[in-house]
Amino acid sequence: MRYRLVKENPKKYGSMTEILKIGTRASPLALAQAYETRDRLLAAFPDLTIEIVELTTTGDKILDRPLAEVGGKGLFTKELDEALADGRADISVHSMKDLETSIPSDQALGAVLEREDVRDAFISPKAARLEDLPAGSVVGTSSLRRQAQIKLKRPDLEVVTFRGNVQTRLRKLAEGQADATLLAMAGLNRLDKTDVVSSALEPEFMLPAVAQGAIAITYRKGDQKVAHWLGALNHEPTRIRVTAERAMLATLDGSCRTPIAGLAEFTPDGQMRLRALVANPEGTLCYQAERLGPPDEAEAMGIDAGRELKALMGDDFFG
Ligand SMILES: NCc1[nH]cc(CCC(=O)O)c1CC(=O)O
Repeated sequence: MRYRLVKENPKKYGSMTEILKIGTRASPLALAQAYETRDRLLAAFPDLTIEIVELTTTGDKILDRPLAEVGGKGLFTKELDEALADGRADISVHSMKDLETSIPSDQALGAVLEREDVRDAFISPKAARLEDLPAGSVVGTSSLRRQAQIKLKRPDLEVVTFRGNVQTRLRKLAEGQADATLLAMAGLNRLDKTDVVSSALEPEFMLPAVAQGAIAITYRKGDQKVAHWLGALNHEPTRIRVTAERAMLATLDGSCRTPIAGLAEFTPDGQMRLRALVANPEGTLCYQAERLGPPDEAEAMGIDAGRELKALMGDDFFG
């Protein structure tokens, strides 16, 4: 009976409005990423009706302490996870570098969007490049990965904690709370804020965070319709790269007090090159690993590099 009804009235069935609710943090960068997701969905499925559901997370509320002290990455995802679970949202849009390596068991990764610029930006009214900052200059950052790599290159600089979203950090810099700061190029590009950038730091100089510049979209496991929509948005080369990086991170199993960096890239001949780094926050110890291999072994390469770094670190690395 049901099939016959559809056959007799196919127009009615086909024009049924489908609604997709995008769950996102309410920060300007998260919203920009949610709008990008909406625009890509509408380009692929023009009949879709899309709603954006803004949520405030614990991480957005606590702005006075380094996140590593408060409890790390889950702080930015808990409220989004709950909205997905109870149906207030159908998908969650995240900066992939803020996502824990294991996603909640009731969720699946539906798409990884094409990666933005992976580099960190050096921002300073005092110097064009990090190398040019006078000795004793103060760099504001709350990222242990950036702090460690700054100290490695420039032990003569002072690093102070700088928290808050991109706009807050830029304001603190303008107020003179530091002589320079580092921010992801990806976020500045998405906020159309590249005018503040003094120079971009090449990965050889400052290895980016795992999955920096990539957007991850998760959905309720088993939601076939949503899986189909998200499948059209996935950028497979980006997904493969972050698979290698995140496998490295998961294997290394660092706490949020461990400065870790990782970047996988395709070489011109279609191979994949993974670079990974672990350091201590003081920037007095640093180990690096590199792997070159076929992209279909991305995960194995990441695990392998992670194991090597873990062995190099030893048990008392942070003791
Ligand atoms: N930890 C905050 C965060 N999460 C994602 C980005 C930027 C966008 C990205 O790297 O994908 C930022 C800001 C920054 O590090 O400057």
